[in-house]
Amino acid sequence: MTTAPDQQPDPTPPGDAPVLNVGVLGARGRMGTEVVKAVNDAQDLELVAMVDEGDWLFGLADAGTQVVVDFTRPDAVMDNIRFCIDNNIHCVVGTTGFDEDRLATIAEWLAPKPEVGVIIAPNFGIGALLLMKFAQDAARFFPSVEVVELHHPNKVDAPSGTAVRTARLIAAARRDAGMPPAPDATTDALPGARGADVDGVPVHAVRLTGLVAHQEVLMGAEGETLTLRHDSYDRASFMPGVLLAVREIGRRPGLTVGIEGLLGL
Ligand SMILES: NC(=O)C1=CN([C@@H]2O[C@H](COP(=O)(O)OP(=O)(O)OC[C@H]3O[C@@H](n4cnc5c(N)ncnc54)[C@H](O)[C@@H]3O)[C@@H](O)[C@H]2O)C=CC1
Ligand SMILES: O=C(O)C1=N[C@H](C(=O)O)C[C@H](O)C1
Repeated sequence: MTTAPDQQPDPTPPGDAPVLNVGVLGARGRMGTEVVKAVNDAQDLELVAMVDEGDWLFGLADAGTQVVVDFTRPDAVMDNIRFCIDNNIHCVVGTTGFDEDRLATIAEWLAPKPEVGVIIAPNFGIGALLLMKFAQDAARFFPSVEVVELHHPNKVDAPSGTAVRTARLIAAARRDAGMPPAPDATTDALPGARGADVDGVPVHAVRLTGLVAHQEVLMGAEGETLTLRHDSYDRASFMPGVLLAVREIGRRPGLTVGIEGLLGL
């Protein structure tokens, strides 16, 4: 059985066991700051490089970085991943903005480097991952389904990477079950009123001061609804998943999307 990472004791290296050298990209950002703290607090990890916009990427290689954690921006992350792969550095990526084309490009970059790992996860929060799984399981029982994601107003992308992945997983489950499109009689709507269409699933994005990261999946059948909701109130909620990926990536060369497999989900 796989135990949730926040229930596991933080492994302390016995005696002189080597620590893992970690570099953080986007180190001055909201998530980067939290990762720096989490790595500094972990006895088996050594923070060797903090890099942000305008800094020299070679600082990562020069510092002997073995694993990079990237929380930057969708428009910057591909160059960062390319650099890491070229320099034989494993890369744990939380930055959003990945589509099939981007994933295929990364797989091509990795082909001549079979020992290097890249983990790309739209969400490292255990509760958020469970919500995605529950939504996938429930999707085939409800004719109607919509996703609402709610975030802080400084977020640059919409809908969130998590919401896009959730909608795609739900859509795949519905397809596998042979379900027809959700009923919707709308013929007259203001642009955006019905949300973004992600594989046939409407996804609505809310930006509100006071929020961090939240998601609801609403499902409806005749006479009943089911609402699944997850709330990240603090960015610390993502850290057990990030640290798990950092510790595991050396054993997972190639491209991994999502950390569900690392958790046995
Ligand atoms: N996978 C997950 O669990 C989570 C993912 N995210 C995603 O992480 C990303 C970052 O989110 P936040 O930390 O809130 O954003 P932020 O804007 O606070 O931080 C981004 C940081 O990256 C830096 N940066 C920009 N371009 C760079 C470059 N080329 N090289 C190095 N640093 C660069 C910025 O200066 C900034 O300090 C977003 O895509 C967000 O959606 C956020 C929370 C959780
Ligand atoms: O920008 C954020 O804050 C978050 N981004 C990720 C996403 O887009 O899914 C993960 C989480 O929702 C927080």
